[in-house]
Amino acid sequence: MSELLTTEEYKAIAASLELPQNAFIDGGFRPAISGRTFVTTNPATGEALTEVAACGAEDVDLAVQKAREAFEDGRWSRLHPAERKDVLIRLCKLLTRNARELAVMESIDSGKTIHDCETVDVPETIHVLKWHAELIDKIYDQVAPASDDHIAMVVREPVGVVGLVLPWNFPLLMLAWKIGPALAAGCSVVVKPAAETTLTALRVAELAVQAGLPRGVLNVVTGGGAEVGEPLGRHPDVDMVSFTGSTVTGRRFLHYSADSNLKEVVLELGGKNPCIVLDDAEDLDAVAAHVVNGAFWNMGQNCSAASRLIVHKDIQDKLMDRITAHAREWIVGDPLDPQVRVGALVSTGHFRKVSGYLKAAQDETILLGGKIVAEGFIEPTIVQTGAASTLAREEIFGPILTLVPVASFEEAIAIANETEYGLAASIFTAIGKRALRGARMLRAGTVTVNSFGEGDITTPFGGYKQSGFGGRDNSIHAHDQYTQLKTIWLDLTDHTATALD
Ligand SMILES: NC(=O)C1=CN([C@@H]2O[C@H](COP(=O)(O)OP(=O)(O)OC[C@H]3O[C@@H](n4cnc5c(N)ncnc54)[C@H](O)[C@@H]3O)[C@@H](O)[C@H]2O)C=CC1
Ligand code: BAL
Repeated sequence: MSELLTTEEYKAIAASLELPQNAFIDGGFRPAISGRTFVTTNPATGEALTEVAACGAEDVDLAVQKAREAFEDGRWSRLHPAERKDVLIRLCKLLTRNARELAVMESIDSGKTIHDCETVDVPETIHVLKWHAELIDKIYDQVAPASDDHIAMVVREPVGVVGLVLPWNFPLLMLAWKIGPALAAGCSVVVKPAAETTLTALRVAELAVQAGLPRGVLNVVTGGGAEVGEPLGRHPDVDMVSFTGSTVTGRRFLHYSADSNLKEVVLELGGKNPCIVLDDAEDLDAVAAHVVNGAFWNMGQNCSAASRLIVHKDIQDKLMDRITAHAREWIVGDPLDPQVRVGALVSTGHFRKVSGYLKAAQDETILLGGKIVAEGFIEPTIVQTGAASTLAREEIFGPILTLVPVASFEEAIAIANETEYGLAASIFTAIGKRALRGARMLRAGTVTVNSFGEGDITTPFGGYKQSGFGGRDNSIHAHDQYTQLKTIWLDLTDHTATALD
């Protein structure tokens, strides 16, 4: 990625962007069959960006039909894996060529900072797609033990037509997490982006066809959850759905599946992720940097955000001093200003929801921030509260971190696990035995020690308890979501052998 530009330069790019408006079905843009549209706005300014096709069940039917045709005639599903790899690598090159345009489009559509879009979202998107593309011609099938005249093959086949239902917090990156392994495996996909953030998925679909992806393999159907997400979840010809979003909506997909064709469902859901800092933690300044990044990156709109700080009472004050110093660097403001680290919340509705939690925080002890900066913008906030309070239990999905002091390692772990969620957790300690014991005891899909993070493309990502179901994103395990195992048993007994003997 080249140097970041100035705010004025980013604004000029934003003004010159050609924003996609229509759904992308069977290799081209199409308006909704009903002709209906909805307005998509820039959450940082409240200004309308463009009108986007408000699709419905009839558009989902069409997209699934085209995806099915593509899957069955093998134009993608039966290509040699190396040929699929070549197309996906060409897509990565096109994305790289259009990286700046995509970063600006992502920022104005979502309120995310241009800093993050340029340095994380777009480069990570390309990295993820490339990783899955590179993987696909390096996976071998298996041969099971059998007698000399039999071959028992265990092969992986693409699962078929898959629905990919996306959240708004990482529109490009979540698209890549799902289309990367799905397309590499040979599936045809129908993507349903969040209505708040539709633009970059449409642009990626357009670039994918330019890269040589056959028509019908990647479709993007735009619109609301009830209008597009539900028909996709209930569709009898969709073989599998991979969903990232809230636990409430994820639960619905299990009903959709049970009520329709028992399609496979993979859910990556919410989190209320503990970040434990023990009294033996070393380098509190580095710990503070991790805490601030974990809690406030992407305005806290991150399923794996460090949203519950559980800190030993003996070091609470020292840690808070350092956190306060680091938080000063997290400037709140115009997302197109490259110095800004805290942009706008994704929508007015979400801003109101987070503001409600901020109001509740006023009844507790606010240790940092606590204010609304402007409509859509909330300053990084830390509130000391009891472990059982609403603020410490519910997923806020905003820049509000709760702090709960504890007196021991055991108490920290117990409080950390007192949640219906189990997505991510972190623990800061200099004592190796505590680190390993803590990592084992924490009921979460990813535990980081002495850092905040969610691993990388090489490690599986998904949740324990009500944070996940059915599979993992990222790593070679993501490939499992989009493939199914087939046993091919060959009886090659030579029945003429007796005659020859
Ligand atoms: N785990 C995560 O990464 C995310 C968690 N969330 C959490 O969810 C809360 C609510 O945000 P939402 O945007 O409402 O999340 P959501 O889970 O409702 O939305 C995610 C996706 O599901 C679709 N959807 C919504 N209702 C649907 C339905 N009835 N049937 C089928 N699809 C449907 C949406 O259009 C979107 O594409 C947030 O405040 C946050 O706490 C939101 C986004 C991402
Ligand atoms: N942090 C990646 C997954 C998510 O927030 O939805």
